Amino acid sequence: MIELSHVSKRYQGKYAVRDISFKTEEGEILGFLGRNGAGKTTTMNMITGYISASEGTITVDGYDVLKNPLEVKQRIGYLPEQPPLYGEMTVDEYIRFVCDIKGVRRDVRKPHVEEIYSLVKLEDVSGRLIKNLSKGYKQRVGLAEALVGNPPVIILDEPTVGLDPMQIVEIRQLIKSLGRKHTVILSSHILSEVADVCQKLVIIRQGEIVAQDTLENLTQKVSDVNRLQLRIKGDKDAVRRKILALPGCKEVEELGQQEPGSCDFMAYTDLDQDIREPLFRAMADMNAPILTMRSMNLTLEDIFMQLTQEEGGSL
Ligand SMILES: Nc1ncnc2c1ncn2[C@@H]1O[C@H](COP(=O)(O)OP(=O)(O)OP(=O)(O)O)[C@@H](O)[C@H]1O
Repeated sequence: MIELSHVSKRYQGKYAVRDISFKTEEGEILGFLGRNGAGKTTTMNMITGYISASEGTITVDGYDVLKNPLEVKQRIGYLPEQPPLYGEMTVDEYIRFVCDIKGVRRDVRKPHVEEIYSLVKLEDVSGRLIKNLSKGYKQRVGLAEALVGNPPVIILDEPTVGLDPMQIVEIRQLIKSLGRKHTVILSSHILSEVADVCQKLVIIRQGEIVAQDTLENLTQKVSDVNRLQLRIKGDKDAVRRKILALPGCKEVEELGQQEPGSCDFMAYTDLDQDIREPLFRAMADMNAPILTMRSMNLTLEDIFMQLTQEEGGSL
């Protein structure tokens, strides 16, 4: 649906974005994740055609952003980081204005706007001046604007910045529901947001992509072992030896005693080995009850920290 191929943007000879390529499939929610200044807004602005790329090509639904700007703009609804709203207009007046400039047919306008209002929950404030709305409601007006004309692609640049926790939950819920009908690109520096909402991640550092994959695959790639945290009752040396003898187990670390008569361990296994069932049987054989068994996969936060450090690596 959206495809970037070797795209760069230079300002005064300095790269803001360098040689990035990625694509999204129809109906996918893609998270574009990076720290402040990483190049997220620059990339969003190039996809929407607001600024041009210095090198590379961008297509939306097969149309080149530079060669077919009108076709591309017709297919994209964009919510910039700071939506440029007219504060002196009421919500209704503003959305009517947006319908005019997007050329929404008058005979379908009423049900279309009603549907959008109900989706973004704007019904109660439709007659109010935009300048008097809270930040959360202004954000909804921006989203409503992006949805006018029902574009297949929705681009959201840091859509939850400045919202309170309740509003954040609501906007995320809304973004998830958009994913059913639209292809969505969501830029964010908030890890939990991207993990919660997106199926695929592109992580950018200093203008360059350092990883792109599903969350599941990224987690697997960063970690070269599986970790299993255990609390087991019984003789700690015998238990440790027994776990270590299981096929695929590489190392067993003792973490000390947290409960009387038991010992905590961290077992490290090969990535493709799941030792939970054999472990259960082995411990049952030696009458050593397992009190706790927990897979300790890396969190997205761990991955993000590893990948976005200035000297960090790439995947
Ligand atoms: N018009 C411009 N002229 C010169 N440099 C620019 C311009 N726009 C962006 N940059 C630089 O490009 C880099 C990427 O900026 P960009 O705004 O895309 O980052 P971002 O990831 O969106 O960050 P933030 O979350 O803070 O908005 C930054 O170093 C920024 O200073």
